[in-house]
Amino acid sequence: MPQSLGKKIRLSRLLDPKSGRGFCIAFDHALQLGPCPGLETPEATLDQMAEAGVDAVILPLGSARHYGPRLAANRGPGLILRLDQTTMWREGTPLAYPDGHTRLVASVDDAVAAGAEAVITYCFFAPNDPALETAAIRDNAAVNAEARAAGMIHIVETMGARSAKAVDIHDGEFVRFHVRIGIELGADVIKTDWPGSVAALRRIVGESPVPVMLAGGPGSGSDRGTLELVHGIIGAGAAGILFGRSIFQAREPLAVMKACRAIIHAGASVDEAIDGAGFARRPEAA
Ligand SMILES: O=C[C@H](O)COP(=O)(O)O
Repeated sequence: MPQSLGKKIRLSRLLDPKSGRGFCIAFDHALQLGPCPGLETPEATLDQMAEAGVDAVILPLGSARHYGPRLAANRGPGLILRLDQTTMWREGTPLAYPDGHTRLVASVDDAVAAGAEAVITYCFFAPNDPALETAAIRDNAAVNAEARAAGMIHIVETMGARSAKAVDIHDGEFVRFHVRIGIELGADVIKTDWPGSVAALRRIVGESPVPVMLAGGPGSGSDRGTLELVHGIIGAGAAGILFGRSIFQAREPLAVMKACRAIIHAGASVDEAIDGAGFARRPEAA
C-alpha cells in the first residue's frame, strides 16, 4: 500500500529523508508518573530541545495545549501526540493498578488539530491478564485506521509489560516478537525497548520494513553511558531514539541533547560528540 502524501510529509519532519535518522525526545511522563523530576520547567526544556535541534517531542494533550506554543515560537521540535495513558509505571507514584493497563485519552483528530507530525500509542505484551493485551491490540488497530485516513504517522510503542510475568523485557527474541506484531498492526514507525545487544538490534532493524527507534528507560545515571547507548543504537542501523528521562533528567540536559544530535545526525563518535556539546563537566563512564 503506497504511503499517503500526508504520511510522507509528516515522516520527513521526524526522520531526515536522506539518512532516515531522527532524534526525538519523550516528554510525556507527567501523564504516567505525575510531576516527575525534570518536568519542573517544561517551557525552558522545550526551548533547549529547539536549541539542540531535536526533531520531535512526545507530549500529552495537556502539555501540548499549555506548552505547545513554544514549539511554534521556536519553529520546532515537531509534535508527537501521546494518545494513551497507563498506570503501569509505578515507580515512585501513588498509583497501584496491575500492570499493562492503557486507555486512550486523546484522538487522531486532536493530533490533526494540534498540527502534530505523529501520534504514539503503547502496545504492551505479556501482562498477567491477557485481556489487557487484547484491549491494547484493539486500541492500536483502531488508532491505526484513523491515522491511515488522516495521513497521520502512527508510532507504535511495542514493549514488554513491566513487573508482570517473568519475562525479560530486554530479551532480544521477545523484543523481536512484539516489534513484528507492531509492524503487522500497521505501525509507520516502531518505538521499542533495547533488545539486549547491538547484534539483536541489528537483526530486528534488518528485518523491519519500517524505521525502528529506541526508548531510553530510566538511564544509567551516567551521561556518557547514555551517549554510548545512542552510539550503539545508531551503529546497529536503527533510525534513532525517542529517549526521555536519561536526557531531560541528565545533569546537563542541553549538552546531552547536543551530543545526541551529533551522534545521530553527524555521525560523531562519543568523544567527538562530547567535545562539541559544551559540557561544563566532561561526562565520564559510570
Ligand atoms: O513515552 C515514554 C517513554 O516510553 C519513556 O521514555 P524513557 O523510558 O526514555 O524515559
